[in-house]
Amino acid sequence: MNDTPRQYGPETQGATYLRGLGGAVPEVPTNFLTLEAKAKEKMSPEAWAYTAGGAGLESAMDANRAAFQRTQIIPRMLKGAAQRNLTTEMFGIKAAGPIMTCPIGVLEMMHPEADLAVARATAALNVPMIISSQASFSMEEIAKAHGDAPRFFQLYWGKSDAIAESFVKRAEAIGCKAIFITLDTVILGWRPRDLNIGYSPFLRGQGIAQYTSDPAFRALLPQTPEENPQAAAFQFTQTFGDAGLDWARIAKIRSWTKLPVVLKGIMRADDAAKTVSEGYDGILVSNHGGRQVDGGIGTFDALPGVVAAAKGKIPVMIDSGIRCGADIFKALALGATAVGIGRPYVYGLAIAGQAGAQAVLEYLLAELDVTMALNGCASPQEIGPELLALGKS
Ligand SMILES: Cc1cc2nc3c(=O)[nH]c(=O)nc-3n(C[C@H](O)[C@H](O)[C@H](O)COP(=O)(O)O)c2cc1C
Ligand SMILES: CC(C)CC(=O)C(=O)O
Repeated sequence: MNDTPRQYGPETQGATYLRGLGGAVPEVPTNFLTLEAKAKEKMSPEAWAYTAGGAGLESAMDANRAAFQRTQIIPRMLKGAAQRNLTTEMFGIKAAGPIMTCPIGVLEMMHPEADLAVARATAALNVPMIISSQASFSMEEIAKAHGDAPRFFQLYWGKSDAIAESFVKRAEAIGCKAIFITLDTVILGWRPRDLNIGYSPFLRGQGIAQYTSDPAFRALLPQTPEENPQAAAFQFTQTFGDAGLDWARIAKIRSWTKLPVVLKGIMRADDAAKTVSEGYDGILVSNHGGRQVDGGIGTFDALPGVVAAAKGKIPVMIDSGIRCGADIFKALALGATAVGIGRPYVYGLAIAGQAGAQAVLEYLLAELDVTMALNGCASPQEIGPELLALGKS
């Protein structure tokens, strides 16, 4: 790992302008809206519906953006931050900056190299990757592509504790440094874009590689997934999700692993306080990119209440709706220690595979670095609430 912090901002800008002198423009657009439009052209209608869609009227997706847009940065002059250091510690690892890739299922719909491309992109930048329970490759294959770069594992806790336990133990064995349990998807949200085309990737056997490679899952099947893929896909639909999941049940994870455990999907102060009192190691404030509870609050609006309830005892992270360096800056200013990047890197992947995902992550680090320079912040710790004009929801 390289300990010398890279100045992504000026380096990335300079290299892009220099290539422009030679007539080349970036294949991967440097702002979200252009990126999204280009990705849509590259993606199948099914991949587009699945990725871009949200729950119901998509009002929680809108709320995610509105929350960031309502709050503005009040730029600070002459503080002096000639050298910025974005390095961020998370669960014992030192990351290039305060970002990580969110777990995203079924990446094979966007690019054939799917999670392997994301593994290579994140490893190249030293950005932590959260491997999804719904990945297109097994976690062992992903780890091979990822090398010794920092990674975490996202757990979907379905009907079978045996499968959850097996996933956690496999994740520990491949060197994941924390487990993120996703709580907001105990069943699938109401997703009209997918429903209207009758498309579920999982029924077609996509995005279930963690299961088909798992001994506890395979033990439930009449034939191996290689012999009978349809039976495996059907079994997955029977196993996935459990709307009865509760605090008592997830506490079992402590007997399976010593790894830090983070709860993904905490949005309320009372749930945050319970996360602390139950002894968990972190919170990821998330509404699943607005894909689960239509009408839900934006994550950036939920963040202050969660941060206050956590009382500095455990780190609070945030995802959902983060689209640019300024969004990352605002989240850090309100007390987040890091942010998760979701759809933006998926769109980069759809456009240009590993290089595309990598470009998007590098742009986000670069834009954050530029925003820090323009506000006199030499490190993420120097980004405080005094730099924000808080909007009223
Ligand atoms: C296509 C897609 C698939 C996702 N799959 C998973 C998943 O497998 N596990 C999970 O915990 N979250 C999943 N999420 C939610 C993300 O981890 C993250 O919370 C969300 O994408 C953040 O919002 P953003 O896309 O607006 O940045 C998925 C999101 C999308 C868009
Ligand atoms: C519902 C899961 C199986 C995948 C997921 O997290 C998602 O599509 O948002």
